[in-house]
Amino acid sequence: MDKKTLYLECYSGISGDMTVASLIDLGADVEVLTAGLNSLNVDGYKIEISRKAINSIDACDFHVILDVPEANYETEDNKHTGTSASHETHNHEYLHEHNIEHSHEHNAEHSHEHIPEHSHEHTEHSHEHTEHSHEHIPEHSHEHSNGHKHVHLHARLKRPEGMHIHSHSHEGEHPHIHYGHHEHRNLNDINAIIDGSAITDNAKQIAKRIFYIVAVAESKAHGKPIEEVHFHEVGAVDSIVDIVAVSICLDNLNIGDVIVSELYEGTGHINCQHGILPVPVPAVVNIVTEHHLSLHITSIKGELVTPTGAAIAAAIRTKEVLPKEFKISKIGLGAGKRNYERTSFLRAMLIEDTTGNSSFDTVPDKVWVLEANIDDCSGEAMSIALETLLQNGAKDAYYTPIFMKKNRPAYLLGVICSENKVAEMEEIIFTHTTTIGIRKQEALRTTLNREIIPIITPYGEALVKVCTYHDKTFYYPECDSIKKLCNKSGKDYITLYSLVQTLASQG
Ligand SMILES: O=C([S-])c1cc(C(=O)S)c[n+]([C@@H]2O[C@H](COP(=O)(O)O)[C@@H](O)[C@H]2O)c1
Ligand code: NI
Repeated sequence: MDKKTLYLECYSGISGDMTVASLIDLGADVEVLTAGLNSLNVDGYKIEISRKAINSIDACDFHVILDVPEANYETEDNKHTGTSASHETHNHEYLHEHNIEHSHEHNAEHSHEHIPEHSHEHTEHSHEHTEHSHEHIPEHSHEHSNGHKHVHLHARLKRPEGMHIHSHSHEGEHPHIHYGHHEHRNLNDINAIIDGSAITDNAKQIAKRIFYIVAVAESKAHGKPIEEVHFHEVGAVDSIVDIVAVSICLDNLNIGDVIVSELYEGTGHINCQHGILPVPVPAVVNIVTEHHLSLHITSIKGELVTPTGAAIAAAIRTKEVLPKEFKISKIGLGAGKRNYERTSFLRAMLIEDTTGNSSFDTVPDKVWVLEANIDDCSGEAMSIALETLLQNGAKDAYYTPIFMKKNRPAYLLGVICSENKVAEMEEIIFTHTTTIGIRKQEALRTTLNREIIPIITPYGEALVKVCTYHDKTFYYPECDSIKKLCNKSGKDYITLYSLVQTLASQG
């Protein structure tokens, strides 16, 4: 089945749940999705898929409801409106439903509730403390500094089975309730959860890539090695569910190329576990910088692009620009969770390139180039490696003879692939050759528009690649189909190649 092309129009930003909802609305199979999520070794949540009217526009809503209520962070600017800062938090509703009293601001005494993985939740649910602040950094050290306004409610975490709740006084003045020990999850733990599930290999690769991008961004923001990044918000249940759900849906929809619009982002500040952060938050800034995503800052106060949303965009994007002309075959709308003056949904479209020969433009494309120098591998193994790379989606794979250290004749293996294939290509290289290191870099490539057309000859049909560059058109007969004609007719390759080329150019 032909791969489909997805266009994500992020004019109201992007978050994990908006993306899942838009893909479900595009037709991703909900049974496949729930079976995949159920196969994860993660519990403490349920999902709700419903319709929601956003400014009276009908959209799909994907909601992860945690057994343990998660934190509610607010934008500094929105805190009096009671709207949630994250696209993915819903705690006001939750807290109201459960009659948990909360206020948006208080300056004096407050109580804390600690839930697993170092989560802190205030039983009075205050969102601002002017007496003192706590900040939890990845190693779970507690920093208390007077004078800052910080809120440190890390949540989105499941309460492990058998976990007990106990209270203690913190610094003698703040009663805390801890839900047992602090559970850490780093990237390896997350990858193990994903690998242990029954989702397809392709969905696993996508999910792991999204988490990797978040981890790199967090590692940079906090100045810690990647293995020391312990996921709090982003590693907890609803983020695992959102990221894995996006991956299952993309795989189920058979998406190949993905084009992502510029990411519309708000402005101002938000409160999160790190305290008050500017929008875009550091993790988002790191992701858009590293992956060359375009930002479009709007005057909306609040966070439109979450780290998870930016990481999804970065992980799945394969093309920089839309085709010059295209048809939309299907539209999916994923509801945002906040009410802004601008309609808040993510619009996903399945598109078909109709540019054909009418466009003379070249198409800028982003690819990754992977390289490994190999001096100790058998020719048989290297041949299988090359074949496997090409069969699994490499745009090209090749060997170049080289002389390595100690004058060893060797081969440079080169692989060109799209960004979402890098991890898979690396796995094939590491498992099919003896190499122990791979270099990789992103590259821009310029490609000509091309299409394949059939040409009828007296000896049978041949396929021809037609490429256009400005006012020039080039006709390149496909080698394999000329070979077939040669075998059938007994004529030589050169004669038949030029015959087919002439017939194609004559229209
Ligand atoms: O969890 C962490 S460490 C975290 C880091 C940052 C940085 O920019 S660093 C920001 N946040 C905020 O938490 C919420 C949830 O984000 P999701 O991507 O998990 O939806 C959001 O407001 C982030 O800006 C968390
Ligand atoms: Ni962070």
